[in-house]
Parts: sequence; structure tokens; C-alpha cells
Amino acid sequence: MVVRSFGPVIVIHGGAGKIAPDLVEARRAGIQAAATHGWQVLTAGGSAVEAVERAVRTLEDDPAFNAGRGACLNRDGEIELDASIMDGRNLAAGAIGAVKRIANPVTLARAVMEAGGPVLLVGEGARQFAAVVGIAECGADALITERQRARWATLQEENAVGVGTVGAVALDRSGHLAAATSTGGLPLKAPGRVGDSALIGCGTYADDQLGAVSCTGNGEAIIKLALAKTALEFLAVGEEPMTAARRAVGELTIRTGAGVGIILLDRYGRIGTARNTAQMACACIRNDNADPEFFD
Ligand SMILES: NC(=O)C[C@H](N)C(=O)O
Repeated sequence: MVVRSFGPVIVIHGGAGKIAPDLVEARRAGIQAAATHGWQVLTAGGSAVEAVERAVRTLEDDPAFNAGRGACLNRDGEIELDASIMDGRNLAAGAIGAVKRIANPVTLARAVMEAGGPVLLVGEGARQFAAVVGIAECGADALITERQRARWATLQEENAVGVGTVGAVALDRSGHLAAATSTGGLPLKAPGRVGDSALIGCGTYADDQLGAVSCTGNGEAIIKLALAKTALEFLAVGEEPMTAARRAVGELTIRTGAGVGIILLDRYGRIGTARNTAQMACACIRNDNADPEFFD
């Protein structure tokens, strides 16, 4: 028998990979703040969609993460952002890819979802859509931190690993699930490259009948395995959330050898996480216990 979790649940990740020692504390504080903000939405009766958007916005605003302000720079020294959000209640989804000058890509992704037309808008078209829905552009430099600029200047393509993508999954009081993911992608990526974080079924998925997932790590490998949906298919055949997460990451590891991590919630509010990287900062709040739990 599955015991349904009482009260809402929110789980946050701050990216899979090796965290620079001087960023460990800032990342921990960031995911704690994001979990708390998402939790406040849920306990006030807000929806899972509102909660994951709120949590991801907190991390996009935090320069310690590779999303929004603080995102990594592409080959041309510019920031191009990917994000997506999905509502498990009705499979509504919205995503943006390779978008410049948007401080909170997850909010733009939500606007795409709510417009109810295309699921994914990229580049210039996404910027035009932002203007239509009243989401203001920021200056390109407003998103670039000194840390990322210095990294860009010294980094070689062969050791460019993006760490610090952010994501959230939530279950609200009404039993609805949602997921959201946001990233600057990989440092030195080709201009126009869109990664898994913008692709529904790859970096993000939510379905009330199954569960909700957010992924992080090597986007090309995540896309090839459609990792978010793959993990949920393991739930569909009866695996426990932790086993489903581990089997999905295990399969990706065998097939591609790439580094990834995922967070997962099933429809009962049970948590699954897995990674094959050195670290993945995670936090959750559940069971009306407002203190975040941390795990790695
Ligand atoms: N670090 C990351 O999670 C990067 C992201 N998955 C991408 O490939 O765009």
C-alpha cells in the first residue's frame, strides 16, 4: 500500500556536478531560500505551478547558480537561457530556448504555457513574445557576473562543464504536480544550442497520473534518453520513486557515460533522487515541517 503524503511537498536542485568549494555555502543557502519560497506558496494554498515558478525565480536571481543572473557564457561570450515548466493537472507546458536578456526565463516559460499555443519558443521569437506579454528585457550585462566572465576568458572547450542549473518539483494541497527547470546551459556552448532544460520530456516533465521530474547535467545525453519521461515510465511500471530515479540515471550512464542528476516526485508526494556526478545540491520541505531537509 502506498501512503499518501499529507500536506504539500517541494523539492529543489541546484545542478549536478562538482561544486566549486567557494560556492558550496552560497548554493546551500540558495536552495534553502528557494525551497522556503516555494513552500510558502504551497502552504498559502497556491498551486504547484506557482510554487515551482517561485522557487526557480529565487535561484535565477541568485548569482551563485547557472540560471538567470550568473548563467554561464556561450562561445561568443553571451548568455542564452533555456527554461521550461509543466503543469501535471492538464499536461500544459511552456518552454523557451536560447533566449537573451530575460532575467527570469521560468516566468517567460510560464507565460508561453498560459498562452496555450506553441509549447516552445526560441531566440528572437521568444523575445518578441516576452514584449507582447509585458515581460521586460534587461541589459545583456545585467545577467553577466564577473565570475562567469573570468571563467569564459580562461576556460577551454574540452573541460567546459556547466554546473548550477536549477529545478523544482512540487505537489500542492489539491494533489496536483508541477515541474520547472532553468539554465544557462553549458559554458562555451554554440550560439543557438538548446539543451534539455527547454525540452519537455527531457529536462522537465509533470503528469498528475505519474509524477514530476527535473533533470540536470549533460543536456545532449539527457535529450537522447528523454530522461524525465524515462524516469516516469519506471514509476508507471510500479517502481518506487527512488528506484525509478536510479534506474533512469543508471540507464543513461550505461548508454552515454555522461554526468547527470534528477529529482522526482510521485503522485503521492514520495521523493526520488539520483545522480552519477560528484555532487547535486538538493533540498526539500514536506509534511508540514517547514525546516528544509538537505541531501546530496
Ligand atoms: N548543467 C546543466 O544542467 C546543463 C543543462 N542540462 C544543459 O545541458 O543545458
